[in-house]
Amino acid sequence: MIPRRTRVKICGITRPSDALAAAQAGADALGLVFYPASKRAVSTTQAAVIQSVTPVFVSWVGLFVDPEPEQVKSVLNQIKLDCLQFHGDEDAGFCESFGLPYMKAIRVKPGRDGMATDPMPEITAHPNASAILLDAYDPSMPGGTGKRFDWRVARQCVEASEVPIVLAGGLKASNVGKAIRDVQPWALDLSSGVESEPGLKDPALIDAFFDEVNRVSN
Ligand SMILES: O=C(O)c1ccccc1N[C@@H]1O[C@H](COP(=O)(O)O)[C@@H](O)[C@H]1O
Repeated sequence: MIPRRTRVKICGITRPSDALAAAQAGADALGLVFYPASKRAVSTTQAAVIQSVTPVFVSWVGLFVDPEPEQVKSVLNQIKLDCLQFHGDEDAGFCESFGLPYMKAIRVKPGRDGMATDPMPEITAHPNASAILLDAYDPSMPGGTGKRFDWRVARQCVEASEVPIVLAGGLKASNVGKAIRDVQPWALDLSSGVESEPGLKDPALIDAFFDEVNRVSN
């Protein structure tokens, strides 16, 4: 499925002003990180304040990394989320157990021969996912690292997968045009590429990113 306009999720929102800047620029979805080790982690209290200032028609995605079920349920009891993003080693049964649409992140590992490993077996293990997110593998952190992976692998997954593919990992204004042209993903997800420092978005970088997405998509 080739989108006429590539959707964009901005992840790791920690401040109301950043949510507003992303919504004004045209973000389709905003991500709230509920992974305590991340510099972008928010409490449900912070998340509720951020959501309260954001205009309608922006989807909310809650990001978790190998959470206990109780953590996810507790967040869902306190704030409204449209989609769950699982960025660890969660299996399909776990991801489906909350009754919400979910996006499964798969981190593309470099293989021994220098070629990236094939994510398709992991993708097909999540046939009921609403989307599969492909991100770079970094042994030190499960995501939000600003690192890229081999986009040729992402293109192969877009062609082979029945589930929409979201491209992530090191996206920024200077490379998003090539990402859209080469990979043709359903959507893009990014955090570091629109930040002045981890957790703090920069409205000028957000605008530059969307300018480029709009230029290439139209
Ligand atoms: O943003 C984080 O801090 C984070 C922490 C743990 C797992 C995933 C995280 N973010 C996701 O990582 C990718 C790529 O981010 P980046 O653009 O390379 O910084 C993205 O999908 C974020 O949702």
